[in-house]
Amino acid sequence: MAKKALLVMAYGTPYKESDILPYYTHIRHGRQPSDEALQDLKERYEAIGGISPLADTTERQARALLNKLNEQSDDEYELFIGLKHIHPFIEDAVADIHEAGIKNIDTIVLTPHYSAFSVQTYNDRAKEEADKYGITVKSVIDFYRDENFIDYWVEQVENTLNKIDVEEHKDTAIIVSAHSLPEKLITKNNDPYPDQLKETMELIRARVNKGNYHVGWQSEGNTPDPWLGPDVQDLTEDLYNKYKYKHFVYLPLGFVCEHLEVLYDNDYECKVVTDKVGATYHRPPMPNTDDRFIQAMVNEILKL
Ligand SMILES: CC1=C(CCC(=O)O)c2cc3nc(cc4[nH]c(cc5[nH]c(cc1n2)c(C)c5CCC(=O)O)c(CCC(=O)O)c4C)C(CCC(=O)O)=C3C
Ligand SMILES: [Fe+2]
Repeated sequence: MAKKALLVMAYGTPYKESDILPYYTHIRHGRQPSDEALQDLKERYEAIGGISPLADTTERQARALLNKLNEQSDDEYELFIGLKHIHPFIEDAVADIHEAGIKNIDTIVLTPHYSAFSVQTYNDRAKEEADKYGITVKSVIDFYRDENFIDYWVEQVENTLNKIDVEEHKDTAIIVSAHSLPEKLITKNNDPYPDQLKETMELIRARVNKGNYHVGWQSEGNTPDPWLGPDVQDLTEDLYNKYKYKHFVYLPLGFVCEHLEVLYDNDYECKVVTDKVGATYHRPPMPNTDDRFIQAMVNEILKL
């Protein structure tokens, strides 16, 4: 039985209001945001209750993952959390692993789809730091295909459709989405990210072929270059104009818990549009610490 480190990596979120500026600056590669952009972000956090539930949820997801993994693995894992944009940073976690005298790390990023921009940058940061200490790193690349993960979302679609009159299923849009990325990042790397989202949608649709599925992208940044679209808000409006859907069901499949993008960009911004056109807004609960979601990640770690 070998001792291993489980390094759970996630985006990170401000712990308190005064963290917002350094956090946002870190996201912008060290360039401070304008006062206006900072104010805008502060107001979005304000609108979801001051700070995001993300820090707490990441911690709970990581603990649930550790426990399930230790039940099912022959190795004994110790948990470390490493964040992309706030402490404990990925590098801090790897340094702690070194301090603990552990020589092997298995890593996973709390997002189901791979992209060079997201998952690969996390993995590279972990590897680069681990190399300094001669620590071996193995990384999960993605986990959206796992049947447990699909099971979770199939159940959410079924539960949501059960609340909608059967007659109106034909008037229901099911919008699957993930975080948008600049188009050039995707084409340059021939990145599988958009296809992985579509594949996730097809895996769900193969199990619940009701309603009308559409792919959207959300939460794009305000930079001049084009981002993957259609944006979920515009898509909602266009779909309403075309099909007069009565119900809109949002499945932000690229995310794993309720945080700013889901609570604000879906629950507030998309709802502004559904309210405007007089359609009903639905957004089932995110995976959080659901057993099937955690099992999907365990399965990928056990395959490393
Ligand atoms: C792919 C992706 C994921 C999913 C994968 C993963 O999880 O890694 C993700 C998750 C998240 N993004 C988050 C927050 C933010 N992301 C921003 C900005 C950006 N995100 C980007 C991409 C992604 N982001 C990009 C290309 C930018 C533009 C700047 C740049 O090129 O880097 C900004 C700046 C302001 C704004 O644009 O809103 C904020 C505040 C939070 C925390 C929410 C909370 O606190 O509850 C989470 C989970
Ligand atoms: Fe982001």
